[in-house]
Amino acid sequence: MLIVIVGGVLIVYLIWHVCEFKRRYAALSKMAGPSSIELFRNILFATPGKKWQQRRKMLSSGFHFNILRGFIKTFNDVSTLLVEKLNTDCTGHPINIFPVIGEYTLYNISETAMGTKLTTNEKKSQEYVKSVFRLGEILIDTLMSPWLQFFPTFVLTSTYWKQRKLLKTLHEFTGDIIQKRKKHFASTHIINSKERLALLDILISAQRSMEDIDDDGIREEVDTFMFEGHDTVTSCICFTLLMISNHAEIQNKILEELDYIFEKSDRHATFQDLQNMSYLDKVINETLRLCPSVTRISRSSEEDIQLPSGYTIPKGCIIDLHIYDLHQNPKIYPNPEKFDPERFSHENVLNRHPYAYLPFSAGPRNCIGQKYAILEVKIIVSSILRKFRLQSVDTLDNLKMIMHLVLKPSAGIKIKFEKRTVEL
Ligand code: HEM
Repeated sequence: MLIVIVGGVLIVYLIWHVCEFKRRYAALSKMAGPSSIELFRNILFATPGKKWQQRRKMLSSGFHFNILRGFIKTFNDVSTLLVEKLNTDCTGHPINIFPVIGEYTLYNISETAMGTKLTTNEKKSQEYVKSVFRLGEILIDTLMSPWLQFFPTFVLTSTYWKQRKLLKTLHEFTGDIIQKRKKHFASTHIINSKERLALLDILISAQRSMEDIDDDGIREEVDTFMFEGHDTVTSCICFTLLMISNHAEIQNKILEELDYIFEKSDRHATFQDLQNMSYLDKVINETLRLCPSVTRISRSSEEDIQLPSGYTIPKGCIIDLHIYDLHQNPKIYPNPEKFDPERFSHENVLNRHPYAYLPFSAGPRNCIGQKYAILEVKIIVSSILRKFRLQSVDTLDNLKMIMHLVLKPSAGIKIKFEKRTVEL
């Protein structure tokens, strides 16, 4: 009898202990913010089914042709600042272009996603820039370290406290911007406004038309853009500049195209100019084949999938799709290591399976920002090439790639910029 009573008390105590632990754990998590992995799980590219469908529909209007056209001015202005920086700080000696390009793509995404210029020297902006960079690094540390994915062990590390501080900076900054933008548009129907719209404004507008998104939801999506639309584009621009610096003939052909379009003037690029950069387009495509910013994507099977080969992928299986390896398949791309923009001639593209080239993925969950990305990459790369000739320092063979959010070489990419003397 005594054993039964003691056993019963022990079981009740254990249940109470587990419940209390769960309660404290939830309270602590809320206070501290989620682990980096949970943080990223809440945003569009990692959200499951129904919530994703609703958010994707809402965000699609932000990437409408007319909205994208409005971003061209920002891309041009930021590129002008970048060229000025290269002009004063970076000519004559090799520099690692990753941090430089990364800073300016962040300016672009901040202005187009949040309607906020980070180019100012304001302390808050600078702190925000640092927090975005540092949180990206913490996410990678987390992916590589199982103990950082489990809250009770994560909370014991210094990474937890650093992340907590960084998230506070990030959330205060974006929260403040969201409130300011909401006030600014309080009495107008922003979608009909003549003002240039940021992606954030589309979300505020959706909220006002009673769509199911609260302030936290808006902040989650703004965070998505800040992370998805920054590192990916930086990697693409840096590898494009690398490949151009390594291939003098290809560089000459791009310069010919740009000099023809701009007649060697200083004017900003228009939407039509960007459409006319057909050779640069092929060079960017070939760069994204050899060096895709996103090297692999994952899906989970919701049902058994019968493959034509006879294999069955069981329900609940995680399927990794290796974009990098697909793009190196010699059956699709003979001599795959060769950099050859002509693989993207109209004729060659027509003769290839549409799923043989997937830098932006495919299907309903493909990259929502791909048109945005190509416009931005073209404006930055063409602005640089109109002013500088690129001299090869690093080559693809001597770079050691690392596991990061996107494809990245461990020691960055070094290039030498030589001022062009354009004859009029
Ligand atoms: C060269 C630049 C870029 C590359 C290579 C790229 C690549 C990708 C890929 C491969 C995916 C699919 C991930 C998956 O299937 O799991 C994706 C998704 C996504 N991308 Fe991009 N991206 C780029 C630029 C951008 C930009 C500039 C933005 C926003 C301004 C953006 C926003 C997104 C979003 C929101 C998703 C999630 C879409 C969804 O789940 O519905 N991306 N991107």
